Amino acid sequence: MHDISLRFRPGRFTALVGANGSGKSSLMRCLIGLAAPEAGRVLLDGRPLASQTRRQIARRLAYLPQSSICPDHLTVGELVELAGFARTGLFGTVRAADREGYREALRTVGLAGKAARQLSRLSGGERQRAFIALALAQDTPVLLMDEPVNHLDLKYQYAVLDLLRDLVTGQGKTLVVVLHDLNLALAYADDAVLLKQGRVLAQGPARQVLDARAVAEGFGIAADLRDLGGRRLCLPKGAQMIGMP
Ligand SMILES: Nc1ncnc2c1ncn2[C@@H]1O[C@H](COP(=O)(O)OP(=O)(O)OP(=O)(O)O)[C@@H](O)[C@H]1O
Repeated sequence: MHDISLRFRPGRFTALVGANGSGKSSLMRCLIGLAAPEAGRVLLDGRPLASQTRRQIARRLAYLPQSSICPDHLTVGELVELAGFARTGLFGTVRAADREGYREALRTVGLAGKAARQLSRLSGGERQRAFIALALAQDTPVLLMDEPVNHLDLKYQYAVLDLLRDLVTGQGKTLVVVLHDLNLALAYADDAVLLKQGRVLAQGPARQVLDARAVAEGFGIAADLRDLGGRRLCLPKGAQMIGMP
């Protein structure tokens, strides 16, 4: 990653977009402190991330990785209860309000009826929704999500993004989401950051960043950008790939 200077603000939904291997997940990992930048620094609430403990970070920031691993025998309910770990520690007492928060997170992702189900017995999309519930249940002011709608059917893609949009607009959360679908980025994000080969190609309001030139430069594909019913749509011209290696 090179020459990256970004600020993510409360009450803004930022889409991180770019081709495979452009550095989206690497940037996410720097933002959460799982990888250290070779130069420069990451600030959380104005303080260097590197000077904060894992627990301090976890109280402020929830992270949904691109792929999540955990013991298969864990149930959905047990997974979501891990959300309290940053506050209670390993043997802390779970408050009634926390339990209600966990149930609410499960209801939100449509898994309230599957709290007792082992993760190994979920479909790919259900499993993804369980991990989304874990991130939501942490109730942090900052949410970083790497491809949250991956594996989700159409209804849940929109349900999850509607919910994230509400959390940003209604509660002023800071949201950074990796999205591959530019139409979802255009529909939901305030801002977009377009990465290419570890650098920021463009950043700013999503509709300004995601124009035909950016799509061509960022993804090597020609696309039409059209306005329809108040929405901006990106229509790739599949047969006219440009600049493909
Ligand atoms: N642990 C690692 N060690 C070395 N190189 C890595 C590591 N993880 C990723 N990379 C490399 O860094 C570059 C960016 O990878 P990254 O996973 O951040 O891309 P991405 O934009 O998230 O891609 P995708 O859309 O495929 O998920 C790639 O060239 C990748 O091969």
